[in-house]
Amino acid sequence: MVAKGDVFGPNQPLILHLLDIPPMMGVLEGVVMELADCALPLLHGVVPTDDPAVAFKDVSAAFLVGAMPRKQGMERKDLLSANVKIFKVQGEALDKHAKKDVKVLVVGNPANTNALVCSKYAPSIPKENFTAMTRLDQNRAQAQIAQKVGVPVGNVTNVIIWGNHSSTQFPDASHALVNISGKEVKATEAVKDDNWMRSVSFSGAAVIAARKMSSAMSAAKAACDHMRDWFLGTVPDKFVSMGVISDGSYGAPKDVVFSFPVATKAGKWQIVQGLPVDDFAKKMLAATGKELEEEKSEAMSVIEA
Ligand SMILES: NC(=O)C1=CN([C@@H]2O[C@H](COP(=O)(O)OP(=O)(O)OC[C@H]3O[C@@H](n4cnc5c(N)ncnc54)[C@H](O)[C@@H]3O)[C@@H](O)[C@H]2O)C=CC1
Ligand SMILES: O=C([O-])CC(=O)C(=O)O
Repeated sequence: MVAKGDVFGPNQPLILHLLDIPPMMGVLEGVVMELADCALPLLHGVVPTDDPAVAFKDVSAAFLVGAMPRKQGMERKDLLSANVKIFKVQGEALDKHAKKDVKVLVVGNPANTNALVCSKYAPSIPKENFTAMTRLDQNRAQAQIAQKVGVPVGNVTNVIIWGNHSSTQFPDASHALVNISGKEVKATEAVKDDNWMRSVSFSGAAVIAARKMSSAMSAAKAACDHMRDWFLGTVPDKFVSMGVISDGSYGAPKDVVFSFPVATKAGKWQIVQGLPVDDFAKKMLAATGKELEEEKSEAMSVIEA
């Protein structure tokens, strides 16, 4: 998707740096062969490597997907002790070798806390440049609302995912809009079922139960959506959800990577301010914020142990 122009546009040539661990180098060679066989005009080079220093050398964008996935019955935070050290190493390598304006998307779970750790170990790169992926949750929510209302998924916008990419996240459709026959209406009016709106679960666990593996295709698409919007900008008056460093907006704890509604322009994101938040939403935001603070202190104790 990246190499065929879905992220940086149809006129932007690129070089892909592909990082994996030493036992996977043979498999990675196969990926390199397939990329060549795809005959992608925008792909001007591929650098397969097991060395983070080579992988992150002068990169402008980093998709951090290399991490252990959870199995059925696990919570994403169960991956913390296995994965958090990867993001320390990758943060240090980004700090030393990447461009100072590199934009980083963390996909590996627990994504929010891994993004925070990565940023902590890359002090020469602005904290705003480290983000975590909640776009898959947003896309899942939009798809389910579109199906319920009976419109194409592109007609549903402004769904918000607040907080952690975990079971405490708060998927909030109260500001969502649905375009029905050219007229934009509130999703709550289009669905006309408040209980359904509040009870829909946008979790990856159902996919893991069916596939015995994490979401892959939809996660890749969401990563591309996230980076495209960050690099190329969001549509005016519309917002998307991204895990970003919290400034305390909407009462969220500061200095955790918290998913907010953001609008992007000229390569910068801004938290959309002033949206009304009711008591139910406040309670949900507090719960997911608390979990992120707990994950942060657990991550630091794993790293410092
Ligand atoms: N934020 C989100 O919405 C989503 C997050 N995920 C997460 O993404 C991560 C990857 O999931 P899958 O691709 O399904 O797993 P996978 O097991 O299929 O692939 C992981 C790859 O990362 C590599 N890897 C492991 N340690 C590494 C290291 N230190 N450096 C570089 N590469 C390394 C592995 O060798 C493997 O090739 C998991 O943590 C999963 O939970 C997956 C889907 C959605
Ligand atoms: O559920 C998982 O472990 C993988 C993931 O993050 C998702 O699909 O949202």
